[in-house]
Amino acid sequence: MLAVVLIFIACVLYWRWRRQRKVKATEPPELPGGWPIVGHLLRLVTDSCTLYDRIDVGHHEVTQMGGVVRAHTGTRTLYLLTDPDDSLTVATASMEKDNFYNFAEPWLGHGLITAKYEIWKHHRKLLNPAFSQILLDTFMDAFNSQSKKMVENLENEAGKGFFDHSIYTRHNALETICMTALGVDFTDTNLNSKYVQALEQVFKTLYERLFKVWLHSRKTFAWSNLKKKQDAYLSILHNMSNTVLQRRKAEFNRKINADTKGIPGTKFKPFIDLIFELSSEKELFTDKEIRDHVDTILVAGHDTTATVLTFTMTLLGSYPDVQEKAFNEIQEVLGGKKDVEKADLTKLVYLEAVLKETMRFYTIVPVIARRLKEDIKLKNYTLSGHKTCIIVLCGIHKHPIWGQDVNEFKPERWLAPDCPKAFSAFGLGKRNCIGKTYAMMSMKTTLAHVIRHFKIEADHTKMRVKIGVMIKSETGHHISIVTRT
Ligand code: HEM
Repeated sequence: MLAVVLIFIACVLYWRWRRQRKVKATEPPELPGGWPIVGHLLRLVTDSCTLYDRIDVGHHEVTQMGGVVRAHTGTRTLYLLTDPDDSLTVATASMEKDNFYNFAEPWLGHGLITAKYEIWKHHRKLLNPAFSQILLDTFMDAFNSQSKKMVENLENEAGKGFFDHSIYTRHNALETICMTALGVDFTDTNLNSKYVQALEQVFKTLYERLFKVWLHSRKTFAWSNLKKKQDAYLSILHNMSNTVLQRRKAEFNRKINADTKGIPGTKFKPFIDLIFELSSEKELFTDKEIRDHVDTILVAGHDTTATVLTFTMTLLGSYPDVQEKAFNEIQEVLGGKKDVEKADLTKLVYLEAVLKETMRFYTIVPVIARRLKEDIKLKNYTLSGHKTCIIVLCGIHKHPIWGQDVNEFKPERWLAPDCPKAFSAFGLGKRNCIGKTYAMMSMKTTLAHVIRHFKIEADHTKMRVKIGVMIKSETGHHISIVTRT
């Protein structure tokens, strides 16, 4: 027994000595609490609510250590960053996603989120025009009609006490993205619900794999029950994207919109048509690549905006003074008009501040990861190439640069001339969110309609937040609403 203990101690000492010997003087400091062999992994292995709490504490620790630290999982070195300037330096210099994103490859293939740098560079350039302001402006009718539909549906809950409004925001956002970006009317609630449920399960399998290090290898994963489970849910998601694609392609081929007028009864040309055009005229996308982009846009274009809207409504209900200010601004800008016009969006300055503050307060994509191709020099350290860099977006949003009131929900900060320029909810650098303007336009329109019609009550302190690929509420987002008279 003694021999086993001695051998174990010797192994630990050898391991520490080897690691320390390898570290260059310019490397950032090591995060405390690492264990031999497993490194800092044990700090992350817990349930998804506790993990959110730990990350919420952990990012302060990183900031206190200078905003850049080194951590380990097994033989792998990870850099963790919360310093806003250094994070931007890394995101700008390194546009290659980390291998962690490969876990989503069976689902999203080479869509923009998961694509390797060489494919991404080419495809992003081709797809950027689909998200131009001129095209997005044509979506205003759809944003308005979808917002009015949401108000109509929410009316059923008015005056009836607390309910989970995330169900409404998710279904509505999924319909909106199908309509605007993919040009398909997807109001079939049965299919819509099936997709939302399967998506939740796929997120769970991705999250589970992340913490089961023995399933990181493709080979071990291939034999696991987790893969079988994932495949079953993926077939539901792919079935949906195939359905969307077939419906739209049939319309495209029938030349219904040959004069680029978009789907009948609407004035816009959906994003998918640009892809069809590029693939039929110039053969720039294969069928598989088109499916990958559809899958990516379907998820990235609805789950994000729905989650932000859900958190925003909860916060508005928790801060009645903020809600009243937003309501007054909406009344002033819209007057007696039924719909929000594109020119109104720029005038809804306080509403924009509310949205940005919500995304700072609850950063729904809390971290992003990059693979460093080469050494990167930061303000105080040099990161070594071929390592993983985790940019902690929620840490950037709670950095002391925001001031003493960093932990308060205060939309007014966005109206101050000295407001820090470190807003990172849509990612950083050139590989940031392609849908950020779409997201702001659709969320502002929805909120303008909702706040105008209902007074919301909520208590965000009762909400337990969990972390998955995105953050969500574990306990449901409960609000109550009454119709304004
Ligand atoms: C409030 C809503 C949204 C938030 C907070 C958000 C956040 C983000 C973040 C943080 C990234 C970077 C991910 C990374 O670096 O790993 C990203 C990328 C992306 N987002 Fe969004 N997003 C939102 C809405 C949307 C919408 C509406 C769409 C599409 C219509 C969209 C499509 C994408 C795509 C395709 C990428 C990958 C971009 C690339 O790598 O070139 N997002 N988003």
